[in-house]
Amino acid sequence: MIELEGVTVEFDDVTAIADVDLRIETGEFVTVVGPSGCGKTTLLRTIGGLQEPTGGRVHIRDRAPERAQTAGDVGFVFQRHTLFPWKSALENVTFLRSLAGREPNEADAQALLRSMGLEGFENARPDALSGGMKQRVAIARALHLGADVLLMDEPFGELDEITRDELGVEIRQLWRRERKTVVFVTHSVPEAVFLADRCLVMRGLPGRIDATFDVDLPEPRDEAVFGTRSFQEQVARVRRTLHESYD
Ligand SMILES: Nc1ncnc2c1ncn2[C@@H]1O[C@H](COP(=O)(O)OP(=O)(O)OP(=O)(O)O)[C@@H](O)[C@H]1O
Repeated sequence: MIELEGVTVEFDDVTAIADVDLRIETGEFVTVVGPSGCGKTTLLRTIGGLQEPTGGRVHIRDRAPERAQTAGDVGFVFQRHTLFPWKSALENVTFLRSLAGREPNEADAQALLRSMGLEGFENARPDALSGGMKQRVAIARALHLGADVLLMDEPFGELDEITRDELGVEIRQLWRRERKTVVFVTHSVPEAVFLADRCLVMRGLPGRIDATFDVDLPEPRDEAVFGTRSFQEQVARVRRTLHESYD
């Protein structure tokens, strides 16, 4: 379980997030939407121990996030893939696990790459992969790390819409298999609704959680969901709240 109590992050002249209380259950998929600059990335980095709060407390399963992170229990996937350019896809997947002091398992890494649709690309360097493929490698890497918590910051932000939809379907299926705790930041309201058990709408500045939506969609979620009335209504509801935040 992830718990934030009264978390505030102040930079020199900006309060990026203020007094945020949040509880995320183990195995829950939470998405975060909000206007640009409202503190989404800061919230995610604070949960992951990359940013120290100036007030309040964060716990991941009763531990400080820095400790969870250095133990390899938190995996990050960023908008830019951050793969090592000189390493193959497979080496990129195994390397991070060895950095965390865990024994990499090549067969497991290969199986993950296969499950992400990358069979035959194990030896390819990132330069030879498309944007979507690189993000698939980055996701496989976070999973191979063995992290229970996945923090994803606009991971599909630079991808075309079709790849984005495909990866959304894959991520949700993967989550159903693995039941990781996922916090996923996005600018896309349909993506936020499609992926989530719970969608948080932030408003800034200072950033705070303005509204929470429990998403109700049939499983397994696939492309057919996009055309359903229920999906569209839930997207419209979140959009309305977002627009109200601007007023
Ligand atoms: N390291 C930093 N130093 C100073 N100010 C920062 C730093 N990181 C973030 N900020 C400021 O904190 C505020 C929130 O930024 P943050 O990146 O968390 O927002 P965001 O919602 O993720 O934005 P976007 O959607 O554009 O990525 C912004 O005003 C930003 O300029």
